Amino acid sequence: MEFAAFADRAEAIEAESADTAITEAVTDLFTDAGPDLSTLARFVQGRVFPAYESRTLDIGPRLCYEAIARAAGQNVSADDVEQRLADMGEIGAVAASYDLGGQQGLAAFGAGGGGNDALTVAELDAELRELAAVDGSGSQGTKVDILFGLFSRCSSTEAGYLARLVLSEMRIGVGEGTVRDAVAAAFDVPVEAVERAVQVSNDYGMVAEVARDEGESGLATVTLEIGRPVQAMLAQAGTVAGALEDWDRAAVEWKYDGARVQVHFDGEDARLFSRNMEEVTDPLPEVVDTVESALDAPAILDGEVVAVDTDGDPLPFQEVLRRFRRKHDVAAAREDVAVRLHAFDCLHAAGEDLLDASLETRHDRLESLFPADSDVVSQMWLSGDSEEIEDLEAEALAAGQEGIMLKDPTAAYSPGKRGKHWRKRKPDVETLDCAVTGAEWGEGRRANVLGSFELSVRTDDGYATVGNVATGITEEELDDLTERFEPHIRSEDGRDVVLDPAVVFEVGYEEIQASQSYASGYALRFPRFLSVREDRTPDDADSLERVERLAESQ
Ligand SMILES: Nc1ncnc2c1ncn2[C@@H]1O[C@H](COP(=O)(O)OP(=O)(O)OP(=O)(O)O)[C@@H](O)[C@H]1O
Repeated sequence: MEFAAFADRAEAIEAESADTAITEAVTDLFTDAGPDLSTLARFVQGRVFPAYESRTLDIGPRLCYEAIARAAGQNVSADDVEQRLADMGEIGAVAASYDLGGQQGLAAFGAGGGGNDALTVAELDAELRELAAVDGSGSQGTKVDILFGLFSRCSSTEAGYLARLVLSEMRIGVGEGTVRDAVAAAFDVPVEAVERAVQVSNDYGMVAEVARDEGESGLATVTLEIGRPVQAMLAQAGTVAGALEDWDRAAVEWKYDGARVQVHFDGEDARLFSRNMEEVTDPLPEVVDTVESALDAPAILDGEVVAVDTDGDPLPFQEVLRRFRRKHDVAAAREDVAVRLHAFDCLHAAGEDLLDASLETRHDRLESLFPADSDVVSQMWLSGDSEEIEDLEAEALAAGQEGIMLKDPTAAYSPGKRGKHWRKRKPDVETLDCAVTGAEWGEGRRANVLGSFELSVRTDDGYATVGNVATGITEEELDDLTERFEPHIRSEDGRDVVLDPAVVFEVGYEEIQASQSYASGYALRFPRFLSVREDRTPDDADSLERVERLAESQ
């Protein structure tokens, strides 16, 4: 296909606003694509390379302005192009606004073998790949030369889409969903089959070709490939209560404060990829060593790399990112900040793709890959007990981690999805300062110690209860608090104690719910004691109004 034909199709697609019309136009493009199908499936999304490749053209805007300026003629400078961009607001429109000479441009320049040298999609793709491969000193100049050669052969419509393509600003309204639906429609295969093949391969171009040439059965044979990174499965924010409502048991793991890494081991060598699929093998030699010395069969693992200090305690995640970006003097960087891998998932083991297996199965496989005494595999607890999960969260926070992950143990691995099967629970951003207006004596051995405290917020004429807190207080703290509250006991009835408001607790919680159980009309779900606000009196406690606002904003 000539690039001019693609540019016309892109223009027509861009002019459509209805999703169905856009999908139909892309479907037609794919049906007519012939040998250019895989390239067009990428171009239409503004991509030159498949999504799994971190390779880029590495063309900055300035370089593109220079190429356009040169193609536009002697009187135009890169500054002029930039100025026009400031006026027009979009590089495609700017490139299209110059007379770049179209096909005659290059002929006049003496190249291209004559006046009828239409740029084809295949040729453009090949030239852009060549451009991406240019390296070393003088590479910027060579890139401008190649790009200038391409612009010189463009009509104004072509120039607009070329500029948008090379600067990754295609934006004609075609996203991954459109391409998926169009591939399915063009080659009469189920959308789900296309989706699955894309999930494992991360390559729309290849999937489109397989759909066309081999149909549904061909798509089913697309598998994970060692060395071709998969999009990471992502998490939503969630609560313990919500997870236990949806699943019988939750798989609980520490949420490590580091950076995501995907490990690809081919049986001999390990390669590492970051969350955006960039290769980070060289900057992380100790992770490579860990994997290569432990594994003996091909595998794809998902995990988090954390930076640790000399005691093995975690350092802020910025330290890991610094290691990820380090290209030179890795050995020196390694001495400053060590990194460790916590592997938490296994996508492939010894020839078997595990994406469709349950998390529980995948985690078992993961554990079986490493020696029993290895601490690489992140521990996973299965629990249906909210208190047990809260204790795990407290342990994770005490160990300097970010919180916990709650995962559906029965769920498959869904690449690129931010679904409900993985939920992250970080410590509460909001806390409440509550006046303590009551308490309860403990039982048995702790009958003389207060064990639970009634929390209240301020109202116009006093205080209204919002819950009781017992979690998060150590026995030692309870002894101190009992001593502190005794002078404020107003009355007692069995184990129940009414306190004059004198002390303010800072508490965390998962959620505020409307509730008839408490005088405020609200209840804190899973309240946790954080500290005594020594700097506040009950008059400074949070108000019912704030609770109402927080409840609304959840
Ligand atoms: N045990 C774990 N399981 C899964 N992800 C984990 C785990 N420990 C740490 N993580 C990190 O937590 C992230 C989960 O949250 P999410 O999918 O929303 O990613 P994110 O957008 O990078 O969010 P965040 O900024 O909260 O890390 C993962 O991407 C991963 O980097």
